[in-house]
Amino acid sequence: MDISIELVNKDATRQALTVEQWQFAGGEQHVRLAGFDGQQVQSAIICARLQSSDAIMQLLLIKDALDRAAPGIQVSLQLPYFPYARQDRVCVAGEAFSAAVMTGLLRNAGFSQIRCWDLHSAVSEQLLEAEQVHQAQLVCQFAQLKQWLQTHQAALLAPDKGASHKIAKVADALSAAGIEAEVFQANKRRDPATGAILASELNADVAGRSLLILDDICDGGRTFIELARLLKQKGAARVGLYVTHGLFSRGIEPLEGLIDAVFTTDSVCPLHPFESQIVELHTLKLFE
Ligand SMILES: O=P(O)(O)OC[C@H]1O[C@H](OP(=O)(O)OP(=O)(O)O)[C@H](O)[C@@H]1O
Repeated sequence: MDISIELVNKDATRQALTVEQWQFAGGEQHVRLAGFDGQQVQSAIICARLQSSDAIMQLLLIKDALDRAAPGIQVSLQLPYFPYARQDRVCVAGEAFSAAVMTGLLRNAGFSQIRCWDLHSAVSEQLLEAEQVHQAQLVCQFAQLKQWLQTHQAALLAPDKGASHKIAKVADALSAAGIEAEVFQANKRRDPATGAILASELNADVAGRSLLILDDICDGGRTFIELARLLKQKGAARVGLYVTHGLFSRGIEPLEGLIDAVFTTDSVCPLHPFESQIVELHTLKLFE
């Protein structure tokens, strides 16, 4: 289970809480707090990597079990990856506003505090009212990434307008750390009816340059494959990719030959198990 719990006792000592978890034959989730003495406990910190609907349900059940066993307990939630954040608007009539549904579930659960990393957009930021570790803070902690930027004198590249305001902050934070990087912005052209990506566009001369694309999430990778292909066509010497949340739902192979180095964090997975002879992969480990 990708959920861990630390208890803070009334005497200020801390301990890990074991949760027994299983699934009923019909698929429903079950949790039980093992050897939990609610009398001794003041607060709890839950760390959750939520990628599946089962994990979301487990988290809600654990919160309920804590509240019942220790009425009044303060439970804070470390939630590096906020699921469903990308569905932050109704693009086509008839769709759900999934980020609002997810936010409603978490807010109703009554956590005393929620802390996320690099939220997808201002919509989830406003709905969730969570504390946030911003992309610029994460990038500035990433020694291998900073070294790559310096070694190759790379520029930063936003894949779309949505990513560009974050990247301006990354550039400022890097500059404060003594690393100067130029910033470029590309555009994602989408099919207005389906939202599917048709092409990436970039109005800049990048021949011979090294570029680091930065974004919050890599899922199937389409955004970055299209953009990296365009960069290589325009004569870029080297392309790196930083994403805070490395879902990599199609693995890392589709990036081979287009992206030279990938930088990500452990927000959704402790260490990405992908084998690649071609793509360098660096993971910033912060979660454990
Ligand atoms: O790896 P991929 O499958 O290409 O997905 C990754 C992209 O998806 C998200 O944005 P999204 O496309 O949801 O667009 P938005 O910025 O318009 O919300 C994310 O910010 C990446 O840009």
